[in-house]
Amino acid sequence: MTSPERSVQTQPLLELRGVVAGYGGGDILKGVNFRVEGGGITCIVGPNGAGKSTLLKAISGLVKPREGDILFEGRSLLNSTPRQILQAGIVQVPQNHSLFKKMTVRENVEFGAFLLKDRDLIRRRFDEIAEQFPIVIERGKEKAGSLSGGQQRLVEFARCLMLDPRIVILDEPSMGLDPVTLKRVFLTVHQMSASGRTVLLVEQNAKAGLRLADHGIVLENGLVRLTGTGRQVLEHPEIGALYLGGAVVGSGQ
Ligand SMILES: Nc1ncnc2c1ncn2[C@@H]1O[C@H](COP(=O)(O)OP(=O)(O)OP(=O)(O)O)[C@@H](O)[C@H]1O
Repeated sequence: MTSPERSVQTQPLLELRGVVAGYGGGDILKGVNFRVEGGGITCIVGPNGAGKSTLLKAISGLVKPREGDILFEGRSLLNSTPRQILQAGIVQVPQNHSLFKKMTVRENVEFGAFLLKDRDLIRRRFDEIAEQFPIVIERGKEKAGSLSGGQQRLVEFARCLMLDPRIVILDEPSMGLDPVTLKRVFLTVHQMSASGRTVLLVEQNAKAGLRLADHGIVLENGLVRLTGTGRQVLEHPEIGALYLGGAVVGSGQ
């Protein structure tokens, strides 16, 4: 288990230093520090209202920190617009389903490349992504709104890959999914990570998220309470009692 202050020699892919941010009615993030090393899956858990979604919005440039800094490959993002942050390789899939329901699945995925102009590149990317996400072809001509919640999630993942992101940020990817669909969606998150993407996700389903993750971060009342491997956080007695409905040590589920 590491404290948030512990220094690591390598340059992280993403680093938050003392980030203070909110919406005008007071600070929600009260000095958040953590690092995301390149590769692997990092899962942020914490109670409702802890500031998890606000944290992701700050990384994507949708909420501007009042204090502190957010560094991507050592460079500050504070003066970057959300568009520039996307261009830098940080792409977020929001919490609520975000596909254009009346557009086809294919059109939705192609829309993910909206920052690109090179038609050949867009076509190549689409073909590569369709190999990983067969649904993009199988249901390509259907309206996105006709897909189930889990299928829409997969299409959202496919869409976000059109910009070939360095970091994929997922805000509660399990939301609204039944256990079987959740397994499939999480397997896809694992595959995205195995293919070299760095994944940062927030999960309300803390057990499932931490089991999936290489690294865990507990956010509480706008501050990082602890960090560690996913397993360390999952097995931490206080965290088990507070967020996971009791101790989970030895749980084979
Ligand atoms: N657009 C907004 N304007 C004002 N306050 C907001 C806004 N979005 C969120 N908040 C407030 O910020 C606090 C933290 O919300 P946030 O969504 O970041 O928490 P969370 O940890 O993601 O919680 P949850 O798991 O419930 O989504 C809450 O008190 C919420 O009401």
